[in-house]
Amino acid sequence: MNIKARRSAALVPATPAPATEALPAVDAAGLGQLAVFDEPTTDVPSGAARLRAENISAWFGDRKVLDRVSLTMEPGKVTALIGPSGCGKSTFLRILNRMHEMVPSASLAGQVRLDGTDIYDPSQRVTAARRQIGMVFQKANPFPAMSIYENTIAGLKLAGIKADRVEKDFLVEDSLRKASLWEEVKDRLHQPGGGLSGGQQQRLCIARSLAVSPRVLLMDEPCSALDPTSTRRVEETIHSLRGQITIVIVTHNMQQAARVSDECAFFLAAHNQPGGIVEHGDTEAMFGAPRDSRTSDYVNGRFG
Ligand SMILES: Nc1ncnc2c1ncn2[C@@H]1O[C@H](COP(=O)(O)OP(=O)(O)OP(=O)(O)O)[C@@H](O)[C@H]1O
Repeated sequence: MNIKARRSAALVPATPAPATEALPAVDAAGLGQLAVFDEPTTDVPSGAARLRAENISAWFGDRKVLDRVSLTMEPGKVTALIGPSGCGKSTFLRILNRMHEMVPSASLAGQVRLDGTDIYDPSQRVTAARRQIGMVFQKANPFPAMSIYENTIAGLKLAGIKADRVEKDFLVEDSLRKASLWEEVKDRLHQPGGGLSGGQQQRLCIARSLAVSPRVLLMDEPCSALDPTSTRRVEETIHSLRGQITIVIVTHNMQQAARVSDECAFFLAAHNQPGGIVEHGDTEAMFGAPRDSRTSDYVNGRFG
């Protein structure tokens, strides 16, 4: 067992959101990695990274919700986290980019290695970790009054990335193309982001995350509020990002997990017990020939 001393929010303080004129005040959790940059993060590496969680345990107050979870998320692959409600998937996801520590009662033990470097090491800046490990949430959260163009590059300033007009134009188009939104919005880039449909807003949030060139993209049930057509578009976006970026997605939709992921990790928590991973492997094997009967029952809809 290799559990580190529990690290609490007090020990690893979340950096407050900077006040800027260009960006309206938002809660940090709502904006994910964007709201917590307070210093330039231009010296970080790029390209899909291997993310390795080692012996992760997590608590809210005295309540342990994850017990020694280890998982490797391979570079450029899509890993789906599946399992019934309350087994700790979102908590695990938020630990992967140091958002768990933003909850005052939260603490954790273990290590998260981004290409070998523990993002929780005291020498590592939380800002650099969140720049490299982006997050998209269940509910799309663009700045409603800000234009599509400005929404897309909202993270640049917060990340301390300087860009002139030509570079910004390129980045806006590139990010919106990667998020499969360009064709739908190219003629109205200066209209408010809040005027887009729910599915388009979610893809705008994906574009906003991509604009700061993260190496890993975490997605917490990104389609749960979307209709089937919008869901398909987001899934197509995930497909097109495969190979360029490491993706970790929490989903309750087994068909979606089967469609989009290369690998799956099945989380489970017994009654009043912390959650853990029952089985992890290739998605085809997890759905076609799971090793554990609990995995088989879950993926075949017999519980959860
Ligand atoms: N901010 C919080 N404060 C206290 N307890 C929390 C907090 N967030 C989550 N929990 C608890 O931690 C446990 C794991 O929750 P988590 O949201 O990670 O599970 P999940 O598998 O993602 O669930 P779901 O699929 O319903 O989103 C649950 O028992 C939950 O009640």
